[in-house]
Amino acid sequence: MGDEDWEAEIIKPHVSSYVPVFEKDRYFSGANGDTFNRTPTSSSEMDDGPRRDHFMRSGFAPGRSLGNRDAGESNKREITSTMGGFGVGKDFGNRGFSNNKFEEGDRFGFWREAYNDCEDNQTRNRGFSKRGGYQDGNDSEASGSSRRGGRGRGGFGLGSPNNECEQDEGTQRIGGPFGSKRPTLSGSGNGDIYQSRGGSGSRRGGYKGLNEEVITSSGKNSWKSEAEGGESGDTQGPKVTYIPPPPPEDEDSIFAHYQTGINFDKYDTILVEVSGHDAPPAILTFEEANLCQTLNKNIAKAGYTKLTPVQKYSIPIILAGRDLMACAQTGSGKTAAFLLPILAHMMRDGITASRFKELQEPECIIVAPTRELINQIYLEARKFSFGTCVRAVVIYGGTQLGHSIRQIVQGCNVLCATPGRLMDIIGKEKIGLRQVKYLILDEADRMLDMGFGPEMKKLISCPGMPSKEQRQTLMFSATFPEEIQRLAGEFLKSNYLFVAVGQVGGACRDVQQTTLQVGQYSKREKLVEILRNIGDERTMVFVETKKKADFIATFLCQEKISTTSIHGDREQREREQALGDFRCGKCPVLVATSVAARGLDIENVQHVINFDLPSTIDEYVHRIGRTGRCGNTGRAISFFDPESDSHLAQSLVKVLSDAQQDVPAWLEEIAFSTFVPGFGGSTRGNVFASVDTRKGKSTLNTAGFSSSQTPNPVDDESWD
Ligand SMILES: Nc1ncnc2c1ncn2[C@@H]1O[C@H](COP(=O)(O)OP(=O)(O)OP(=O)(O)O)[C@@H](O)[C@H]1O
Repeated sequence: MGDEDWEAEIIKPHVSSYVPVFEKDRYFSGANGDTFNRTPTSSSEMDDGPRRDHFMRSGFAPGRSLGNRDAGESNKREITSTMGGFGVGKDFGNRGFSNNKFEEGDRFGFWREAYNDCEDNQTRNRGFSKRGGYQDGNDSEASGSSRRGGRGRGGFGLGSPNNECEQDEGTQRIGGPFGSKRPTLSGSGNGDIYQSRGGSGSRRGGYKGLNEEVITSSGKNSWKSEAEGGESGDTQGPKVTYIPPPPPEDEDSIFAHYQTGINFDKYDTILVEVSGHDAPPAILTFEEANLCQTLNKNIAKAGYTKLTPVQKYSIPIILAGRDLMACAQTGSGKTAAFLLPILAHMMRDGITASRFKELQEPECIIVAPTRELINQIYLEARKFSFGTCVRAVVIYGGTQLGHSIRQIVQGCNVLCATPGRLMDIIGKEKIGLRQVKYLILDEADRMLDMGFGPEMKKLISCPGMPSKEQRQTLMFSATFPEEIQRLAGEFLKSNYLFVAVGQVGGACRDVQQTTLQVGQYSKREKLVEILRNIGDERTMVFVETKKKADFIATFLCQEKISTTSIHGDREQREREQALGDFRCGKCPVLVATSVAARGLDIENVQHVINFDLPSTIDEYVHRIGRTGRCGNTGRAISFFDPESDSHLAQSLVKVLSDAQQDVPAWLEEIAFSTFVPGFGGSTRGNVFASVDTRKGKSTLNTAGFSSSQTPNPVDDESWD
């Protein structure tokens, strides 16, 4: 299908009920842009013009080529800035990297580039800009490049006039006249409207966003800190007013869980490697952990009867007070592996925080890269600490700062936070760090990469933060590239232990992986075909850019497939709504960017479809890990476009064969033809750090048998 056909197919009359309602003229700002008003329109007011605009702005204007992912090209663009993308003749979906150069400055530079919407998960920049929105065909999703824009300004207007207007207002001031809200979808496939309420510009656009997605050296995304001017509401940017609804308080909801799957017992056959000195032996049962009675009760209520391998090894290590870097496959229980021993310690040692203290000084800080994930970790912490005096609190971006503060002042022992919000709160002196005994980095490789690494470094050097010798630091992930392991040394005591369950960076074997060769222009058709076969089973569809997420979700709704979407340009309330609709099955299809790739534990996700493959293999591993969790089986289907995905061929072949999956001959051929001597399996070096990079001698055991001890590796010391 040519570009023209693509366009022709999109702009067809019956799209009307799925596209946003907006009219440029209904948005206006004051002369200096500091007022923003909008008048909602009704769907009946729609006509072809706006609909066409929507798609134009969404990046599907005529004459574009899709899928150019030329990193080199994008480097150039970084310098020449963000013209790329969505205008006629522009590229869509490029995977260029904006490299390691973070464009800290030039917050105002984007004004000079007005009308260039630059947004791409892949190239997320530092979060400025993404202006508001209305662009006649020049809206460029650009290309992989300079995107200073960070948050999408998105652009297509119109949100409902509710309190979000307030939070958008400030952004509009900075961000441009139109648009205000990120797209909202409520696709139900039965005529519901996939409303792209506009303007990704809103609060996150236009000024530096909260947890802003930024590009990393590896092309991976990460999120920008609110602390650097984000939503804290200090001097820059609008006030964020969203207050998330409190989670249900009844015991049934707190302990709700899904069943382990048929392969849960097979976890015991996975090889486990422990390296470092004097590792305590693994435990085989919860009883051996000798946890307090309340914790044991909570474990039972959560339906846990048997430890997973990462729990068998990590729990005694943490109980022994050791620092730990643990790597285990997706969905294998890493959260409980750190929460249980920490809570046990806190129960044993007593806690100091109380609602009557003026300054809250949590004993434990847990950080994770996304809001939804940190919220999930919080819910787990709340579950396991139920009925104890330990109080867990969660704070994350996209919500009202005052709300976060109110949560904290009521007493805070375990603080679960996204990095940006955490740094904001620390900056405001709302918490003290002197009592921190446990620091946990979940998805630690992400937390230490170019996106979050600087924040994490700031965190450990904050006044009052105990040194690494005085606190216990724990890192967990399913992937741990070697270079990130090396960085981690700065955070961990030199004698930390390293636990690898299975192969570091390997995919979960309970996920049946299929790779299909599908060209860019056949993807939608193939997607619909697959989804129709799948029926109502819960499916996550990963795409590479935020706009594409909107577009594909709109498209699926149009095809009468109930769909919602989650990505970084949606309001937090919309993100949570989308996740809720997906969790409860109202929308069995969730189109997502990488923001949903890590950690999310959603019951019954039976399928993951990589509509676009990610740029790195570890991202792939995390994405497909949204299914096949906790011993359940799942399926992952990936569309491999040789035009754009060849760089991934070798690492994909490795992941597939390591997980004992069929490797298509054509993929092997591509991998062979793109063979790079010294290949390490990822776009950023050897993803398969099959051992602790300290190269300490380690022991291989199947889970459940204690490891022997590790001889003193010569270069251990050099880590510190
Ligand atoms: N011992 C256990 N028995 C039963 N269920 C468990 C056990 N441990 C964890 N689970 C459940 O397994 C699911 C996956 O756990 P969790 O989210 O901690 O995985 P994870 O290893 O952190 O995955 P990811 O790498 O994707 O972040 C959760 O629903 C959790 O409650």
